[in-house]
Amino acid sequence: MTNTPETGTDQTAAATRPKVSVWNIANVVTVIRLAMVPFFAFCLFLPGPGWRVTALVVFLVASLTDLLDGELARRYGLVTDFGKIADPIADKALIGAALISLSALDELAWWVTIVILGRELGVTLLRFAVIRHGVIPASYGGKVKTVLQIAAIVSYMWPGVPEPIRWTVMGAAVVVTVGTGLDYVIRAVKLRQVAKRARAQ
Ligand SMILES: O=P(O)(O)OC[C@H](O)CO
Repeated sequence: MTNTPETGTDQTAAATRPKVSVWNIANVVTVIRLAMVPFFAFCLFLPGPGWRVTALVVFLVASLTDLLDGELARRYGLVTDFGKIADPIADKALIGAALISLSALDELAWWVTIVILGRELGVTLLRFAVIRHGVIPASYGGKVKTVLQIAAIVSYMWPGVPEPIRWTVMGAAVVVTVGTGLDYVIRAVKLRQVAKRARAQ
């Protein structure tokens, strides 16, 4: 989860806080999650149930670090702009690697992967496009979306989960992914308007 409760509009408050090192424990956990992504994908492509279980465990551990970095940042005041940007990117890399691998292995329809990754890429580009006006942190809906995506991916990786359950959870993940993507577009437009108004004053 993102390691900030801030909105893009409270930058003034952020500016008055003491400087936090980029290499704090919360950001290190985020970077470790990113480093786990290639290992996870590698395990997923190796044959045999043992490697599948290893991939599942790596995925679950990486997903748990998603909760951990946000909690550490909030609890110990380690919120940084790097964390606000790197945390969603690390999440997207993990989810993206899982979806692409499952589709390449013919276990998940490609259209699901394309729709979800299209939204994730779009939101990342949107964040960079408006970054001069402020950072758009992960919303509550964005966090729910990530949990749904993780649950859906686990249901596809966990042996023996009935197909209707997989489809239902993945369907919910797709709907919330697209819905929250649209919500970020609205947030970006508002952020731009607020910044423009502030400049005009
Ligand atoms: O929906 P996003 O892009 O804000 O991403 C949400 C994060 O992955 C939550 O950890």
